[in-house]
Amino acid sequence: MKYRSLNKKAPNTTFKDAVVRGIAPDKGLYFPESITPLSTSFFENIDDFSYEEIAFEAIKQFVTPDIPEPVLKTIIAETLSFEFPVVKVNDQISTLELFHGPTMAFKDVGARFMARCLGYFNQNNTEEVTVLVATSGDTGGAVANGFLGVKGVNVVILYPSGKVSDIQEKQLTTLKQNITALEVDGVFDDCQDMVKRAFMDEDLTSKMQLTSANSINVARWLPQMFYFFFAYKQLHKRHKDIVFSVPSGNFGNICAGMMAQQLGLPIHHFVASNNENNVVTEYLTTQLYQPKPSVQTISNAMDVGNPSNFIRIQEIYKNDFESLKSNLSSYSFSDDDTREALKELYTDFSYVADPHGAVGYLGCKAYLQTGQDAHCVFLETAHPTKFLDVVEAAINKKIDLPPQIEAVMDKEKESISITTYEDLKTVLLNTIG
Ligand SMILES: Cc1ncc(COP(=O)(O)O)c(C=O)c1O
Ligand SMILES: N[C@@H](CCOP(=O)(O)O)C(=O)O
Repeated sequence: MKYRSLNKKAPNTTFKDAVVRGIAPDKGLYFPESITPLSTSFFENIDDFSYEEIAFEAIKQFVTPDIPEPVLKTIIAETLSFEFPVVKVNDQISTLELFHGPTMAFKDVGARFMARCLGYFNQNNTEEVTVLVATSGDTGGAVANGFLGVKGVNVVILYPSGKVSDIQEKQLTTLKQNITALEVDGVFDDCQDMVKRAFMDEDLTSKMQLTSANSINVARWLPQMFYFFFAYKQLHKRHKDIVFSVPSGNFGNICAGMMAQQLGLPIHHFVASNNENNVVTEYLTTQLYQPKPSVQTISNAMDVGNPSNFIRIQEIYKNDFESLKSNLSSYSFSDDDTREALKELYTDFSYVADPHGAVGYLGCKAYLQTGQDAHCVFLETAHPTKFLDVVEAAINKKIDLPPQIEAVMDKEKESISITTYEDLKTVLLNTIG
C-alpha cells in the first residue's frame, strides 16, 4: 500500500516510509492511497474467525508488502494478548472495554503494534530513531510501555504539567531506560504543536531520525480499527443496527472506526462524545471548524482543542458535510454531567466507568433520545482507577487497584520541565542527538 499526504505537496510513499517519518515532509497526515472493502462473505462468516484472523484481514492491505504476511501475523498475535469484552449495560446500551492491556487504556494496541513494526523496520539499521509523543494522559504511558527497551529507539514524551492524572503521570515518568518524559508548561495542544514543529526543523532532522507515536502515525492509528470489528463479532447476532459512541479528543479512534466502516463493517452510525472541548460538536451544528485552546476537564485525555485527525475524517467523507452529518452525531458534556453519569452507571447498573467512558455513555443516551431504534456501544477507553479521585468521589466508594496500576504507584517520577520549543530542541540535541 502507498500513502499520500493530505496536504498534497509531498510524494506518495510506502507504509515503511510513512511509519518512519510519522508525518509527511509537507506537514500533512498520511492517508492510504486506496481502501478496498473486505468481501461480504468475510462479514457473513465473521464468527468463524479468531480476533487475530480478523485483525489480519482488516489491516493486511494497509501494511503489506512492507510487513510480510508471516511477520504481520506474529505482530498481531503479540499485540492482541488481552481481552476486548463487550459488557451489557441495558437493552439498548453496551460498553466495549478497551482497558485490559498493560497500561489500561485503549492506546496499548496501537502502541504495541507500532513498536513492533518499527522494530521490524529497524532490525538491520544502525541509526537510532527518536519517537516523539505528545500526550494528554494515556498515549504517553502506552507508548512508554510499548517501546521500553526496544533496541535503537529513544522515546521522548511531552505532557502538559499538572493536567494528567497522578497514575497517568507515574506511567509515563517512571520507566526511564530509553524513555524521557518532558513536563511542558502548557496544554496538550502546545505539546502537539511542538512535536509537529520538530518534524519540520532541519537543525533536528539533519542530526536525528524523528518519528511520531501519536495517532498521526499510520501504524499507531490503523490498528485501532480492530476494536470495532471485535465489538461487531460479539454483538451482530443480537443487534441489527450497531452505533458506536466514541469518547473523542484527537479523533484518531473514531476515525479508525470510520476506516473499519469503509472496509465494509456494518456500522449504523457514529457518535463523537466530547467533553467541553467540543470543536467537532460545534462544527456539526454550525459547519464552521474553529479550533480553540483546550480547557481542563475531568476527562483529561480528551482535552484537545485542535484534533489532529479531523482532516482524515474530512477525507473519508470527501469533504461533504451532509455525508459526514448523516454518519456522525456529536454531543458535548460538562464535568457535572460526567460525574452524574459515573454515579448513574454505578447506582443503576453496578458498572464502574471512567470519566471518558462516562462521556461515551452520555453520548449513547443523547443519541437514543432522538428516537433511534439501534443498539449503542460506548467505548470504555480507560480503566477507572487511572482517575481514582474523580471516580471514587463520584460513586462514593473505594475501588481496588488492578496489578498494572499497583505496580507503578510507588515508583519515582523523573521528568524534565520545559516551557518553549527551544527548550525541547535543547533537550533533543543534548540528550538524544
Ligand atoms: C481514555 C481516553 N479516552 C478517549 C480518548 C480520545 O481518543 P482520541 O484521541 O482517539 O479521540 C483518549 C485519548 O486519546 C483517552 O486516553
Ligand atoms: N488522548 C491522547 C492524546 C493524543 O492522542 P493520539 O491518539 O493522537 O496519540 C492521550 O491520551 O495522550
